[in-house]
Amino acid sequence: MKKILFIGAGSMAEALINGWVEQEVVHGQNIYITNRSNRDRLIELNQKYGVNILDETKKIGEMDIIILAMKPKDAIAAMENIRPFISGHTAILSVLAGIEIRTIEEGLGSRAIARVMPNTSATIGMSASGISFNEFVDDSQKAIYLEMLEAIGIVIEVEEDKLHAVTALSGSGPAYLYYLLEAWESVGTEFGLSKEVVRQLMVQTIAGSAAMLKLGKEEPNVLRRKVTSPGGTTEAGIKALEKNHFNEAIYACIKSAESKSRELAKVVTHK
Ligand SMILES: NC(=O)C1=CN([C@@H]2O[C@H](COP(=O)(O)OP(=O)(O)OC[C@H]3O[C@@H](n4cnc5c(N)ncnc54)[C@H](OP(=O)(O)O)[C@@H]3O)[C@@H](O)[C@H]2O)C=CC1
Ligand SMILES: O=C(O)[C@@H]1CCC=N1
Repeated sequence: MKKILFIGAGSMAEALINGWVEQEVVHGQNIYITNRSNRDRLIELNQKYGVNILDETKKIGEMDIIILAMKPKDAIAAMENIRPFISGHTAILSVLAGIEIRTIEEGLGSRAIARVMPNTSATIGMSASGISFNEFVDDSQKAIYLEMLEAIGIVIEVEEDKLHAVTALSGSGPAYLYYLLEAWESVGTEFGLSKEVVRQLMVQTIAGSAAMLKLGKEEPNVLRRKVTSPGGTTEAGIKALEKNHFNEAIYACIKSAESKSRELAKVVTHK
């Protein structure tokens, strides 16, 4: 069984660990974790998932896959710390938003590097992930990554440059939906419904709509029209969305996130 080391033990690392351990793709005993300073966090994950806390840097050389899971701003320092200990056979999987493969090649040397953009729904096996590889990742290694990521959701290979868009859409996507739910709960309670009732109604509405779309039988605009009775409530609601620049707001949201991802790529200067 391959040994996997997470450099960074935050939200995304936990989502992946939880997904892989739950789906029995990787056993906790084959996962190692480390972070910058928060020892309590490492102990928490060790107790929850049976993962190992990396106690000696020399063990880095025994790892088959190292997953870069720190914030993008911490990537250079983290790579400098681990570089002396990595062995030639170790493959790198980065979940860092923005940071390009060539930056990781500069930080860790020319070796097999995959860049993936998952989302936190990996926790329950429902991630939507985009992935790109450098030329050192061979077919058998690709197959391993795809199998690992398919176990926790769907994964789609894209050109590396398109990972900025994937990040803006599905990487950040869960947050947009949670934000939408917060707004629905706020307005729903103004009408005297309890927050719990609004949540039950709207979570089911999201799940039902997603399931209809997943069938792939009808386009979103066709499904939308079926809900929209002429002169009815939906029409009134959609008109209000249009009046309040719904499309502009969505475009601005995704474009800002995409630009931010490109900006994160630039925080690191290339040699
Ligand atoms: N959260 C999300 O939904 C998603 C996040 N990502 C990407 O995942 C990465 C991690 O995000 P997230 O989990 O939210 O971040 P968190 O802030 O939750 O976790 C960051 C972790 O990195 C550790 N860390 C910082 N510097 C170093 C270092 N030099 N060496 C080792 N560990 C270090 C921190 O340790 P300590 O606490 O000790 O400082 C902490 O454990 C980001 O690059 C983000 O772009 C990708 C997809 C989705
Ligand atoms: O907000 C972020 O930067 C990360 C990347 C995608 C989701 N969270």
